[in-house]
Order: sequence, then structure tokens, then C-alpha cells
Amino acid sequence: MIVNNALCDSARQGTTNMNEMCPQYEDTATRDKSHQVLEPVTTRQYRGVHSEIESKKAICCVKMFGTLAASLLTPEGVLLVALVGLLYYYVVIRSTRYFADRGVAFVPPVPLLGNGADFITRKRHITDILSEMYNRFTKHRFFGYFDFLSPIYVVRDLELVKQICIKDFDHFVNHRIQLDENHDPLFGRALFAMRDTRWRNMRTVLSPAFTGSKMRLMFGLITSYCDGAVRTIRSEMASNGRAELEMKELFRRFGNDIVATCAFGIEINSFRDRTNAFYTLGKELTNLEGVQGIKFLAFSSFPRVMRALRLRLFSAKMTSFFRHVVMDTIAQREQRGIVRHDMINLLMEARKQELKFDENDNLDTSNGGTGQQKKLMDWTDDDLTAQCTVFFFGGYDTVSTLSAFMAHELAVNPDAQERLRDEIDSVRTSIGGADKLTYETLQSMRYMEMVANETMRKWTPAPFLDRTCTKPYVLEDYNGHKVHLKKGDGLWVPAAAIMRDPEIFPEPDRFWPERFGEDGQGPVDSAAMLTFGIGPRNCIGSRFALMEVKAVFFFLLTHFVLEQGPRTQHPLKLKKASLGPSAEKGFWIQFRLRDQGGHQS
Ligand code: HEM
Repeated sequence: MIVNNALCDSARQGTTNMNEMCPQYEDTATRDKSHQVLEPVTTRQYRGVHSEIESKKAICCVKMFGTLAASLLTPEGVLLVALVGLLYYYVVIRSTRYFADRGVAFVPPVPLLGNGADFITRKRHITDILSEMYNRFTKHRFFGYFDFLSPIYVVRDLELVKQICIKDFDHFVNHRIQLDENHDPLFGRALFAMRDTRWRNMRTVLSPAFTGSKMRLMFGLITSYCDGAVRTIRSEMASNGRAELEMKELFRRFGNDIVATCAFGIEINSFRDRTNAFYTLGKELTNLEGVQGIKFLAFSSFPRVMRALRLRLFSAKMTSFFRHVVMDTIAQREQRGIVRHDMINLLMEARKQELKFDENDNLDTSNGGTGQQKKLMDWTDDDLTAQCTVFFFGGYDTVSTLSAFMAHELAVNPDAQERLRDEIDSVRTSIGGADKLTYETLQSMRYMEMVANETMRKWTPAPFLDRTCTKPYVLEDYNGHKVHLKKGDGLWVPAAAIMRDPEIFPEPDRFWPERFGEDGQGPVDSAAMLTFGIGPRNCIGSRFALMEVKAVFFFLLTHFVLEQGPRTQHPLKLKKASLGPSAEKGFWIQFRLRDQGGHQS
């Protein structure tokens, strides 16, 4: 793996050159090529050998089957079959009676695979499965879902969602996922996976790093990066000023470089250096497609089994890569007394108990922020690396997904795009150029906010939220039927289904940013906007995410018009094999340069 062109000027800027730091990541593949020379084999020779092998295999199978049948006909064999049958009955068949025994509405699951069987076998996206159940059980505040064999209470009533996630949060502090901190140090120690007091302490310590004032400090890093990236795209366009680009890939590159600079203090240009380690490992780290998506679900459903099998969510190679990057950057900064306004700097302050809320920050105590500084925890190197890497887990795929859907909606809704461009042009003119854009100006852009909100509603990157019951609790249905939850019971909030509920958002399949404007109806309840979750366990990085998405679109629409191209899939269909929503055929959009004259900064 080569980390080419890690554009660095570490002494001056506090950024880090990854080749210098991690020489072990140089590509060894080319050196390892085998020099063995093989004799060529003709097709006929191959077929002959192949059919001989096949017939030997068949004979072998018949023999094995015979031996097995003979051994099962012994008294021990019969006992074994009975035991397996009983185990199957108790573990698989009986478990499917869980909700029936408690009087909770549910759809009979597929044995072993549960209600997500169609997702596991790639027939339907998990969002579609949950939405169908959500729309079916309108007479209930909650219904049952089997995640493999694990029963989950899916809470569909908004008042109950608020009760669980805000008012009675003490009963539902944790997410379901459980990882061994030592075995899976990156994700196991990240805020998302932390539990109970450790989570509370870390959230309190980290909260000041995500306030408006800290975002303002990082804003310059983002805009200078956006400007450079847009210039690279412009320079690569065909002579007719057009290019058809795949948006997920484009925004992954944007997101990668922004996370690298803001979180890790490393400057990379993934548009030029297309296979840099940050990009390839980050993509691997956040991949929730296919087996990795199922593995993620399995760590929530059978944490003990996964731990007993010593399975890791992320490879040791990845852990070691990010650990080196963070530790070497910190060492360089400490040696040279460098201060750079990025997340590593904030975490270094947090480790020294020097990270504080600023006077102008709105203290949001629901997020764990108290503004007081006392020693809540001792930081290990892995704790620090994990909180940096959270930008990848939490922010990389989600932000690129949201941006890709936003580009798609703007391309297929030219009126909305035109209105957004008008707002961008008028702001740019009033401030005297895109290079003068500030965090406050971006925040004040009304239509930009409406477009982002509507995209987040229609295409939320996290289709459901999850919680575990930490203290006994009683759920009550509309008809007064009570269900007693015990410690360890799992709950989901079907965020995507709620945000497409026509009772809450009329005409839910329509992209209509105006619904969030003065004339629009907005949601009947603001708690229905669940893209960033709800309550004290909500997304700590939401400000950062929105700042990034809005800044990127400010620069993109300054330079380009987004249009449907020959490969644009409209209406979009979701890719069935991915846990996070993604487009079945990719997000292909045609970029057209705006008139070459005075639209750029
Ligand atoms: C569009 C982008 C994003 C979306 C849609 C998103 C969504 C979410 C959601 C749904 C949750 C769970 C909330 C809950 O259970 O109530 C969450 C948690 C979290 N997110 Fe984000 N996120 C985004 C960007 C980011 C970014 C940029 C970061 C960067 C640091 C981040 C870091 C986190 C962390 C650390 C948590 C766990 C918080 C905790 O457990 O206390 N997210 N996010």
C-alpha cells in the first residue's frame, strides 16, 4: 500500500507525511511476485483431468454418505439426531414464539435468519423490510422484529420514541453493539460503542470539541480543500465542459480528504492520488456492504458468540495503520510545539483536561456537556486513536451518502437546484467571493438548510437507531396492553420509515425542500427528523457533517450545473446488499461547467 503524495509540510503546518511515518505500508506486492514457471495445459488435457476428479469426488461422496447413514443407525446416532432436533426446536423454533408469548404484533420470521432474511439473501433492502412492517402495524405503538434469532422491539410511535430516547434515557443508555475493547480497539473504544459510565465520561469530555466555535476554527481547512478539489475536477473535464461522474466515489474522495485534514492533520488529494492508503483503508473501514454489513449486524445480535469466536469487526492491519498515524502526528506536534486547529489538537487538549466550552457556545447539556472540567478519565493511546477514527466510522460514509443523494435530487429537480444556485450566487456576490465564505454565512443560508433537511428526510443514511434496555421497563400499547422489558432487550427506532410516513410528512416520496420553509408544513413534530438520532445519544458530529455537506455544495454549484446523464438511474432504487442506503446502479450525474465567465470566486 503506497501513501503517495501525502502533501505535507509538517514543520510549517503541523500536517503529517504518511510515507515518513508509516514506511511499513509501502507496497510489497510487486516484490513478492512468484517466479515459478508453469507448464501450459491444453483444454483437452484440462477437461480429461477435470472429469476424472469429478467422478472420484462423486464416488467419495457416496461412500461418505453410506458411512454417515450407517453410523446414524446406531443407538448413539439416533440419540445425536434427537439432540440436534431438540436443540433446533429450542433455539430456533421456540425462539420465534417470543413475541406471540408476549402479545406483541410480529411477522413470522424465517428460521435462523429472522425477519431480515430478504436482506441477508439480497432480495430487499433493510429499509424496505422495516418500512413494510411499519406501515402494516399502524394500530400499534411498537411491533416485534427478529434480527436473526434476537427479538427486537421496533418503536413506531413518536411519543414513545421520545419517552425512550429522552425522558427515560436512563433505561436505554447503550447501543446494542458490544465489542471487546482489547480485541477490537478502534471501534470498541469509539464513542458509539462505549457503554454506561465510560460512555458518559467520554461524551462529556468530547462534547466541547464539536461546538459551533470549534467548527468555526476548522471551517478554513474545509473551504480551502473544497476550492482545490473543484479546481481538480474542472481541469479534468472534457473539452465540451462536461463530465459524467459517480457521486458516491466523488464525495468519498471529498470526505476522505476532509476527514484526513480535519481529524488526522494530514493533507491528501485523493482526486490526484487515487489509491492513497487513507482512501483505500477508509473505504474498507466504513464498508457496510455484503459480508461486512452482515458482520456488523451479527456483532449486535450475538456479541458473545462473535467475541467467543475471537472475530474482529476490523482487521489488525487497519488498527495498526490508524494507531501509527495518530501517535506519530501527536509525537511530532509535541516535539515541535505545533498547534493546528483540528481534531487531533482538540483531543490532545482533552487528554490534558484543557478542552473547554467557549463563552459563545450554547451549552447543550443533553449531549453530556457540562462545561466543567474535572478529570473524568485517563486516556490510553487507543482511546485517542479511536476518537479520531470515529470521523471515519461516523462521518465518512454517512456524509458521502447524504451528499450523493443530495446531488441526485438536485440533478433531477432542476427548479430546486436553480433556487439553491441563486442563493449561493447572491451570497457569494454579497461577501465578495467564495474564498470569503465563513461558517456563519453558510449557517445563514435558508434554502441550503431546506435542501439539506429534505435530503436527510428522504434518504437518511442511518435507516434505524438502536438502543438496549439497561433497567427493567414497561412498554404500553395503544390498547393498554403492557409488555415488560428486561435488561439486555433490544429496541430499534425505524428512522427511515418514520421520515416517509405520509401522516407526518405529506407526499413523502416527493423531494420538496419548501416543506421546511415558511410556507411549508414541516413535520408535525420536530422529533420526527431522526437523521442524526435523538436524545443524549444523538450524533455528536451533526454540526461537522452539515458544515461539510453545505460547504461542498456551495463550491460545486458555484462552478457546475448538475444534470441527469445517460447513466443516471431515476427513480433511484436502493442497492439491496448494503446496510446503509446506496444506489443500485451508482449515483451517475453529469457535471456541466457554468458559463466560463464570472461565476467563480
Ligand atoms: C450525514 C452525516 C451523519 C449522519 C446521518 C449521522 C448519523 C448518526 C446517527 C443516526 C447516530 C446515532 C444516534 C442515536 O442513536 O440517537 C450517530 C451517532 C454518532 N455519530 Fe453521526 N452521523 C453523521 C455524521 C457524523 C460525523 C461527521 C461524525 C464525526 C465525528 C459522527 C460521529 C458520531 C458519533 C461519535 C456517534 C455516537 C454518539 C454517541 O454514542 O454518543 N457522525 N450518528
